[in-house]
Amino acid sequence: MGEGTIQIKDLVKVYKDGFTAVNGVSLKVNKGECYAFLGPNGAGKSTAVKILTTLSEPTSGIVQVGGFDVKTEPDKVRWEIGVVLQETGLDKELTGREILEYQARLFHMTRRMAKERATHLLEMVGLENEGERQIKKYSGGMRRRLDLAVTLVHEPAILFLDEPTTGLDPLNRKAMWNEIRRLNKKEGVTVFLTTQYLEEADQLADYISIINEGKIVASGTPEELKDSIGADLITFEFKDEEAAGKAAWLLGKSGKIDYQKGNIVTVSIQEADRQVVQLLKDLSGEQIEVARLDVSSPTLDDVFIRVTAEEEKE
Ligand SMILES: Nc1ncnc2c1ncn2[C@@H]1O[C@H](COP(=O)(O)OP(=O)(O)OP(=O)(O)O)[C@@H](O)[C@H]1O
Repeated sequence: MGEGTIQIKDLVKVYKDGFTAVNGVSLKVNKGECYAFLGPNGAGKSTAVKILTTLSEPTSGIVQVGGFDVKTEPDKVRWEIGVVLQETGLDKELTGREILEYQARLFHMTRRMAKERATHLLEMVGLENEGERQIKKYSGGMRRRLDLAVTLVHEPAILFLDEPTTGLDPLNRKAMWNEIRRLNKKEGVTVFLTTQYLEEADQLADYISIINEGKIVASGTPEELKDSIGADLITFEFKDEEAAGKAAWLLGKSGKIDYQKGNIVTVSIQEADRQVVQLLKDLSGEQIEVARLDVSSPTLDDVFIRVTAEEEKE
C-alpha cells in the first residue's frame, strides 16, 4: 500500500531563525508519475525535498513517502527512495566503479552482486568506459550521471531529483532528460523533481506545481497550465492604419482585441490555428488585405511570469 506514492498535507517548515520556507503545501503523486516543482531561487523547493527525503523534519503537516511517514518511519522511507541533491557528496579520489560498489555494499549486497550491479549501472548511464577513472577527472555531466547511478543502486521506487540539470550544457541536459524519462516511463519509477527551468518541467513532468515563497501558486498538467493563461494570440499586420481599423472592428467579433496600434492588430482567441483560416476569409470578404500574420501560443514562461507577478501584487 502506498508504494511509489507521495502524499503531503499542509506541510509547513519554519527554520530555527523563524523563517518560513514552506508555508502550507499539499500535494499527491501517484505511482509512476513524474511530478515537478517549478520555482525561482529561494522558493522552498530544496527545503521540501529535504523533508521528503528525511534529511530535515517538518515543523507541521503530514508527509508520507512510499506509504511511510517521514517523521515516524524514516528508515522505511529511505529504502524506498533515491535522492540526487544539488551538491554531490561523492569522494572525488575514488573511481566511479568504486563508489557504486561501495554504495551497493552499504545496501547489504555481496561483493559479487555489488560488482555486477556497478557494471550494470555504469552501462545504464553511459559511463561504461569511465568506470575505472577517478571522479575528479569526470566532467560535470558525467558526475551528474554517476550521481544518478549511485541513487539507483538499490532500485528505489521513488526518485527525488533536486535541480538535476542545473549547470549542464544543452547536450548533457538532453542526455539527462532521456535517462530520467526512461526511468520514469519504461521502468515505472516515480519521479519528483525540482527545477527552475520551464522547459525541463514541460519536457518531463506529467504534473507541475509552481512554487513561490513557500506556497503552491498554480498547478496542473503542462497543457492545463498553458491553457489557464488563456487564449492564443494572432498578430495581423495590414497595409495601413485605415485597413487595420476596419479589420479590428471585424476581428473583434470573433476574438478579443489584445492590442491595436498603427497597422498592427493582435487578437486573443481560443484555438487560433483552427480559427485563422476563417478570419482570413472574413477579412478577404471585406477586401481587407493582410500583409503579415503571426500565431503564437502561451508558453509556461507566460504562466510563470503571470502567477509570480500576481503573488507579488497581493
Ligand atoms: N537552514 C536554514 N535556515 C534558515 N533559512 C533557510 C535555511 N535553508 C534555507 N533557508 C531559506 O529558505 C528559503 C527557501 O530555500 P530553498 O533552498 O528551499 O529554496 P529553493 O527553492 O530550493 O531555491 P534554490 O533554487 O536557490 O535552491 C530561502 O529563502 C532560504 O534562504
